[in-house]
Order: sequence, then C-alpha cells, then structure tokens
Amino acid sequence: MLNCKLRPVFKQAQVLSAPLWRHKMQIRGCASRPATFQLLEDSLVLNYGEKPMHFNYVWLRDHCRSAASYNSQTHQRNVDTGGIDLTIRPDNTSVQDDHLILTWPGGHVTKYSLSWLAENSYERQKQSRVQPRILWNSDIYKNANVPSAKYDLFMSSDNEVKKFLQNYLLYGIAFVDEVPATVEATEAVTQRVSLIRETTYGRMWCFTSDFSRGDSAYSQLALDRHTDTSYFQEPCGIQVFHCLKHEGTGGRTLLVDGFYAAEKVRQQSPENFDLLARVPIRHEYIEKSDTHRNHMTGIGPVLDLYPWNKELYLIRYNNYDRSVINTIPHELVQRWYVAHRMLTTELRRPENELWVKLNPGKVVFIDNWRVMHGRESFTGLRQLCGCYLTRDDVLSSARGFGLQA
Ligand SMILES: C[N+](C)(C)CCCC[C@H](N)C(=O)O
Ligand SMILES: O=C(O)CCC(=O)C(=O)O
Ligand SMILES: [Fe+2]
Repeated sequence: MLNCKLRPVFKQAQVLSAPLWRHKMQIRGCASRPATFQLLEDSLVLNYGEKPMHFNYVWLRDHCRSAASYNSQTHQRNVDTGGIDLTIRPDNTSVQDDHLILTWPGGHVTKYSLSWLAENSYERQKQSRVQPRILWNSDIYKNANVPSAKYDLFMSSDNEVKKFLQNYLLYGIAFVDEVPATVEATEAVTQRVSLIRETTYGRMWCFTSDFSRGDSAYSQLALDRHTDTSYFQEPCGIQVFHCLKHEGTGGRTLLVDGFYAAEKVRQQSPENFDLLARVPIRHEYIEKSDTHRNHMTGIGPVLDLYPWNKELYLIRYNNYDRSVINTIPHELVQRWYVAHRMLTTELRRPENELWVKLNPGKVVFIDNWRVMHGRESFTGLRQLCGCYLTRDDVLSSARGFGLQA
C-alpha cells in the first residue's frame, strides 16, 4: 500500500502528451495525501501516490459504483456499456475528501474514492503479481519444511484448509497425510477445496498398469516430467494423486517446479523465453479402442503469460502428448527447438527434482499449470487413485479465506 508519509513528486508535464487543456488542483487535508488531476482529451490523469494513473472517460463512466450504475449486492454492473457515448467527458470534475467526483452530461454524478482508483488502476495492476509464489528447487522446498495437513484436522477445521491452500498457492504442491487409503476418503479430501473435474478418465479415477487405456500412464514404465491434459484447450488446473497400494519396487513420484525452470530461461535468454511464450503448439490425445474413442487437441504456447505484466501463469510441457508441429513458420522452428531445449535442460537439472514416494495415506495436490510430475518405473501391483479439480473453484475457495489468488 502507498504510504501517507511519502510525498509524491509531480512530474506529469514530461510524461504526458500535450493535453488539450489542463486543470490542476491540489488537496492537502490532514489525513489525505495530496492529489492532483489533469484532464486530457480522452482521459483523466490522477497524481496520487508515486506514479500518475490514467483513467479513460468511458472507463470512468463504465465503472461508476453509484446505485444506479452498479448493484453492490450482486456485485454486477447495471450500466449498459453499449449505451455510453464513446466521446463522453465529464462536465465537471473535482477532488474532495479523498474522492474524485465527476458530473457527466445529463447530470449523473460518479464518486470514486482515490484509494479505489489507485487499487484498480492499470498502473497498479501492471506492477503487481496476480499470484505471489515461492519458486523452488529441491533444496528450497525441503528447507522450507512446509507442513503437510493431517486428515482429521483437515476435514474438521477450516483454518487447516486455509493453511493448506496458502501452501498450495505458494509452492504449487501440497500434501494431506493420514488419509484412509480409499477412493471415498480421497474424494472427501478434495471436496474440502474444490469441485472435481470429470474427464474421459472418469470423475474419481483409479488406475494401475493394466493398459486399460491407450496411454503410457497405464503401464509400469518410467514417465518423464510433464503436465497432464496439455491436449485440452484449458488443461486441468489441479491433479490429485493417492497411491492406495504398492506391492513392489520403484514407482517414486517426481515433482519439478516448471516456473522455477522457466524463470531461469527468462534470466538467461529473454528471447528464448519470449519464443516459448509466443509460439503456439498443439498437443493431442488419440485413443481408438473397443471401449474408448477420443481425439482431443489443444493449442497454446509452452508458456502462457498475462499480457499486461508478463507474469507466467501456465506451462504446457508434455513430450509424449505434443503433436505434429506445424504452427511454427520454418524460420522459427530451429530457434523454437533451441528455446525448448534450454527449458528442458533447466527442468532436468537434478537439483530441481523433488522425489517422493507416495505411500498409502499421503494425498498430493499438484498445480498442473505449474508443477510437473513424473514417475520412476516400478514392479508389482501399484494402484493410484485421484482426480482433476477445477482451478476456478480452488482459487475461489482460497479467495474465500482472504488469500491472494
Ligand atoms: C491421471 N490419469 C491416469 C487418469 C490420466 C493420465 C493421462 C495421461 C496423459 N498422457 C496426460 O498427460 O494427460
Ligand atoms: O503413475 C504415476 O505416478 C503418475 C502417472 C501420470 O503421470 C498420470 O497418471 O498422470
Ligand atoms: Fe501425468
């Protein structure tokens, strides 16, 4: 938050393109910070805090929070945006008691608190992260000693769920221990935080190395680090695993923070990072058997970034399911492979690998938009159950607890 004691420096003259006309007004109340504004052709510039903020007039009318314009019970807009004159400008503008007051042609009055405007400005959004995270390699994660939730408390205490979600948001993985080794208990655990996302694999799924589906997951083979359902237009947000039984050797789970690796690429080569973020590729899942017919494709870049602040929010990385590359013009293909190799090199550094044996009782939640999973080959009977969760509902639960998500 901006601090009252910090007096902002007013340098707007250099930053602004020549205004048609100017109106400056400075308010110095006891509790208020000084605020000045200028009226440009299509926007108002507010100096309140460190950097000038620009508010377009149509935007200001569109975001009016008066009872006529906005239903604060339902948090929904009443204003018909399609009916706002695109050349609208306020007839009168003033700052009083930490509020910006605009009178529009026709007499409608809009009153914004300056802190609301600052909070909701593009300039603020551009500087801030949507999701605070702690990026990790194996040592960072282990040294953080992140506690696992315990089943009993997790099922009865909302505060326990809150702590769990906080860890999940920060690290992209979180564990619940002492869960009864049943599908029902696993399902009950997931329902403390979200809704299950049903897919072609089922709602709650239980699988073993029986080749019941046309996918290498249903074998005893090792699986390299990857994200799941990269062939969905929106890959599943969260994956939950619970190993109900393993009578044999091997089968440890590999976890790698894809964002840690991607940020290493960003530091070493912004060009490679940019290429991975810009070039769309396709993933696919084709299954043709007597019992299952599926053909899914999803198209998107390896790295998805928020356009306004370049924050990474999703990684698609699955060498098994990556489909024919025909979305990259020939002059970029070689460069794309070089960039992809740099990411692969980072993802494969042994120090970035977190290996865990999922024994019965331990349920892991994995952010499938961030953290890659894989497994070691194994022998014997190994039964895993789990599900995918809808990301929107996990984040909604987190926000319900007041967490930033
Ligand atoms: C988890 N479960 C066994 C149900 C499905 C596995 C899907 C595997 C697929 N290759 C992918 O990466 O999406
Ligand atoms: O068997 C495992 O541990 C995980 C396999 C896998 O990658 C998956 O089911 O998505
Ligand atoms: Fe997988």
